[in-house]
Amino acid sequence: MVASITKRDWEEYMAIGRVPLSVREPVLQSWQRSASSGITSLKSAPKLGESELVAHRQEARRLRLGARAALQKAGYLLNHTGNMLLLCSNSGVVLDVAGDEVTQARGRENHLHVGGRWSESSIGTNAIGTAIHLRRPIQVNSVEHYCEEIHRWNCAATPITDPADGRLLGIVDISWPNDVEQANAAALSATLALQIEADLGRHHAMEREKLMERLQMRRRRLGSDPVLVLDRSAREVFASEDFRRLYDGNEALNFLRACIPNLMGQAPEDIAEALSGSLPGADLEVIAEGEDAIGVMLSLPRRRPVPVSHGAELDKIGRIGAVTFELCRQARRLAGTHIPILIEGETGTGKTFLAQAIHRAAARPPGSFEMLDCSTLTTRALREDLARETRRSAMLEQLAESGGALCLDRPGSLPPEAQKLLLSLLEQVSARACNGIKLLSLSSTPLYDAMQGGRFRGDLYYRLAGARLIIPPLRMRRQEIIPSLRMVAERHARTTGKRELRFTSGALSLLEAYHWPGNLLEMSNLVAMLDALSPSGLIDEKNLPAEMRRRSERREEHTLRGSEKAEILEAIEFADGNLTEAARRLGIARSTLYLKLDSYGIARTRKS
Ligand SMILES: Nc1ncnc2c1ncn2[C@@H]1O[C@H](COP(=O)(O)OP(=O)(O)OP(=O)(O)O)[C@@H](O)[C@H]1O
Repeated sequence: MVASITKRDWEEYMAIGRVPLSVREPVLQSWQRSASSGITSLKSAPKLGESELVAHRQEARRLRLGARAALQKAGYLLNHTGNMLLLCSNSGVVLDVAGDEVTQARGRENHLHVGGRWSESSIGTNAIGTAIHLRRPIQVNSVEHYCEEIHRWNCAATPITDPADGRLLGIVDISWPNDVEQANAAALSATLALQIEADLGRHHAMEREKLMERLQMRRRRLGSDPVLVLDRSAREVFASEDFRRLYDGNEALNFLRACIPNLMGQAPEDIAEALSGSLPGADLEVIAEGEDAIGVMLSLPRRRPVPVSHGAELDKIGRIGAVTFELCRQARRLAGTHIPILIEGETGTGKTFLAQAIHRAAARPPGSFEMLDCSTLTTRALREDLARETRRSAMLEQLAESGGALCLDRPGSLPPEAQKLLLSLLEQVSARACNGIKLLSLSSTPLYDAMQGGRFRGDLYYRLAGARLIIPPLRMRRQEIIPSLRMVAERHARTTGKRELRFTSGALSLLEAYHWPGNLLEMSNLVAMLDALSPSGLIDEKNLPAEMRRRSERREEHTLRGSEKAEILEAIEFADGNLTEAARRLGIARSTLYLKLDSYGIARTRKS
């Protein structure tokens, strides 16, 4: 008996009737705790169910990864020695076992094996549970175990602490039965714990390097916003001077840092969700390596807008998919000619964007690009333009002389008298200027149909539509939806100087199935809205507007085949049964359209 044990303690334990005479003080204190937790003599430790164990192992995956090499090597060396090696979580659950196989089989009988829970409160005094309680190494020999059934075991356990922040990560334990000689177990378990901690330290240093790499990449793209990068323990990896100045002693930041270490085992999107909005005004990005979060980046975006007229180049636009690639290829060829181009497409398909790209591809350096919204042109104003030197006719002449471009938006909205006057004005200006104007027109309804129906003058039509480019609606080129989204999100990030939105696979599949009546305009609005509302920048299904989440209600229409068939019928309808025209609208070859008609069982008895 050790001096510090009082007579009263002794009497208490004698009352239990099982205290060994040679008991050491830490063991006796552990017995005291075990007795007060009401533990009765158990044959084996409680065992976790399959799914509980999977979750437990998942949560401790960093520890398991850090211990893998040590466990493999020592486990191999301990085979046929009667010793086994256990890696346990910080709540005493056995995560992995290695070493002597016969001993492992005996361990199973007491659940001294994977899934067994060896905390003190589960099975009383034992090296694993008692080391967790004491936060230091301990060896517990046979009768020192609180439960009699465990007396056949000897165990030496050492805590493993996180080299980043000193938190208890788990326990490494050597166990052997009474009939096996073992003198060095305590030293071996301490050495293994040191090796595991060294390996964890190396992983941690690599993670910090990765966080710095991500920061460099972000800075290349977005410049030098005030930024703070924290590792998984919320320790600073990098902080810019301005961030430090702005947030020194900030309570919200301190609270956020306190939350980070406890969240790190979770999925990156769950961490982002949990931390969202915790630092108002800052963008928060959870940095992950594969599925594991390794840190958090906080930045304060400086607004550095790029002029809106600065769109992408034709080559870049063409990268989103085969249909747009072909369209841009034609556009590039036409850009180098004086042929007037009519661009048609539903609202928001990117007609203006394409017209600007054509203009930039046409002239180096490009002259000016003037948009003329025909829906605002009145007959009176056009008459004045024709009759005398108005501001607009001066502008048109200047454009013509300098090789600039005139882009007529919605010419189909002009009343008949105004159409005639516009034609005269265009002819007058071209006749006087040597270079001529690069003429582009945009229409969201088929202008040819309007001409056929007598609503648009034929002479003006042919003056505008030397060549036609038709941008199919997004829903007719579903494979281009996700690349378009990425392009729009990337452009939004660049023009606002903010972080780029990321989407979960669930959100992407809903967006891909959505029918996008407002095309790229709707997509641009969506990206701006999500960016404004999402503190984390990670977009999940539930962040999307209701109409985009309603996929299941219109399943048939939203299967790829279902929607493609509907689009084909719609295009044929639009083209008044003319299959060549329908194929053009769909952005596919006529032969491809025939194949699709056959596959959907649609009769080919249409005009060609
Ligand atoms: N290739 C693209 N990449 C990124 N954003 C694009 C692209 N094309 C268009 N956008 C964006 O989509 C939105 C709609 O484009 P745009 O104004 O060119 O469409 P539109 O067909 O001219 O529309 P409307 O018929 O309503 O005038 C704009 O915000 C534009 O910046």
